[in-house]
Amino acid sequence: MADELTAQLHAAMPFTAVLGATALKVGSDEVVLRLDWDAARCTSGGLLHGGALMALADAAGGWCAFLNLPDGARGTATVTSATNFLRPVTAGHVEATARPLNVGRTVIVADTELRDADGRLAARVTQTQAVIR
Ligand SMILES: CC(C)(COP(=O)(O)OP(=O)(O)OC[C@H]1O[C@@H](n2cnc3c(N)ncnc32)[C@H](O)[C@@H]1OP(=O)(O)O)[C@@H](O)C(=O)NCCC(=O)NCCSC(=O)Cc1ccccc1
Repeated sequence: MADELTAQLHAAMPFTAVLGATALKVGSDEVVLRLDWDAARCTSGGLLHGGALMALADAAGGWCAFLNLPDGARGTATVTSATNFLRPVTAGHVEATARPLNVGRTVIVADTELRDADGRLAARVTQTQAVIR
C-alpha cells in the first residue's frame, strides 16, 4: 500500500522522487509523507536541510489541498508558505502530516506538522493553495 502511494506521489510530483520522500497515508482529511535523515539531505552540522523540510511539507500540503478541491477545479498551486523550524532533525526521519485548515472556493489553507522519529514537533508549515479552474 505504502509503495503504491509512493509511486503515485512520485508520478504526480516528480521532485519528491529526487527528494526521496515516501507516502504513508493519503486522504482528504490527512496526508502523511516521510523523509529519512541522510547526510546528503543536510546543511552544515548534520541538520536536515530546511529546503528539504519545506519541500516535504509543500508536497504533503499540496496533495491534501488537491484532495479537497471543489467540483470543477482542475488543480492547485502554492501561493504562499510560512515555516517555523522549531527543532533540528539530526537523525532518524521526519514525518509531515498535512491537514486542511480551511477549504474555500478560491483558496485552500493547509496546516502541516513535521515531527521527528521521537514524535517531537520539528517544524510547522502553513500554506495557501490557489484553486485552479
Ligand atoms: C535553536 C533554535 C533555532 C531555537 O531554539 P529555541 O527556540 O531556543 O528552543 P528550545 O530551547 O526549546 O530548543 C529546542 C531544540 O532546539 C535545539 N537547540 C536549541 N538551542 C540550541 C543550541 N544553542 N545549539 C544547538 N541546538 C539547540 C535543540 O535540539 C533543542 O532541543 P532539546 O532541548 O535539546 O531537546 C531551534 O528552534 C532549532 O534548532 N530549530 C531548527 C532549525 C533547523 O533545523 N533549521 C533547518 C536547517 S537550517 C537551513 O537549512 C536553512 C534553510 C532554511 C530554509 C530553506 C533553505 C535553507
